[in-house]
Amino acid sequence: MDYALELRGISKSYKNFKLDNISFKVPKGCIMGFVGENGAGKTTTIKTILNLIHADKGNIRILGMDYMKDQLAIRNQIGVVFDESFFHENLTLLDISKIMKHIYSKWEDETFFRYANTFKLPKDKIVKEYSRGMKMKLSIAVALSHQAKLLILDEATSGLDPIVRDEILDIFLEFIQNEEHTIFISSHITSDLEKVADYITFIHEGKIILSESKDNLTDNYGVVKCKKEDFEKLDRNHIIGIRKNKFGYEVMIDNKREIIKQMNQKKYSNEFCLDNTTIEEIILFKVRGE
Ligand SMILES: Nc1ncnc2c1ncn2[C@@H]1O[C@H](COP(=O)(O)OP(=O)(O)OP(=O)(O)O)[C@@H](O)[C@H]1O
Repeated sequence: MDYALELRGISKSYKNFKLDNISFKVPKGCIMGFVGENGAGKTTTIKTILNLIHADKGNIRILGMDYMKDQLAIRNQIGVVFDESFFHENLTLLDISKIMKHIYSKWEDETFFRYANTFKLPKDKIVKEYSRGMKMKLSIAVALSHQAKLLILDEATSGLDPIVRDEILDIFLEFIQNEEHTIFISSHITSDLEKVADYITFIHEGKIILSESKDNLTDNYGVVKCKKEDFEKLDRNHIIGIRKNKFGYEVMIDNKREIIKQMNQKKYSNEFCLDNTTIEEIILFKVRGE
């Protein structure tokens, strides 16, 4: 398989935080959602990928290249969006397009103004007069207008209303119709990622807890609700997390097909039930389940 992004054994220590031996791969042609709670290490990971901070250990390949050797080629081929705007407050769309022409070798005015039009960005206003959502859309328009192959977005949809978020997610889906295109997007909003991501990587306290295809997660993970005697029959190796309540046990398992087979073979009592789950629930069980 071809990978757009590969992180191997990345570590970075701050006084009260450590990015701890992070490894994962983003296959070409897909969207990977990067999820984690506040302070989990998402931005630190992304800044390390972009060479904005230096890892203490490990190595990173972007589109098969190494930042140390191919900095310019990488810069030209990735589009980056952070959750805050980096454009000077007094610039208009026209000023920005003139500047970008000098920064990116494959800058496309036509694409930029087409996105600006789609996003209803005003031509006559300066960035200072933009709302937060407009600034975010401006960053996304720039990221999409220089033939980037890889988009890296840090909380790019978080401050936006549901309608605008949906509009942007559709644009991301359109972008990856080209199989050379890849998106790596961090977000708190797991429902957004549920909608568009092909892979989910979950970071918790600086460590990667899970990095899997979304299909794998939805096919294999489920929540069992049962009493103690049925709980005792579950395979411990496939229990991800447990919650006890006054009715019995809620158990996140990762062997859904096996459980369905066992249910058909009447291994469990009538009170035993198995529900589908969401990415958010998997994460909550991993972090907060017993
Ligand atoms: N320059 C720095 N010096 C010291 N500590 C830092 C620095 N940058 C980040 N940290 C710490 O590293 C940890 C991870 O921060 P990071 O911004 O990567 O988290 P995050 O997952 O992006 O969080 P959020 O979702 O809130 O943006 C935090 O505890 C933060 O305080």
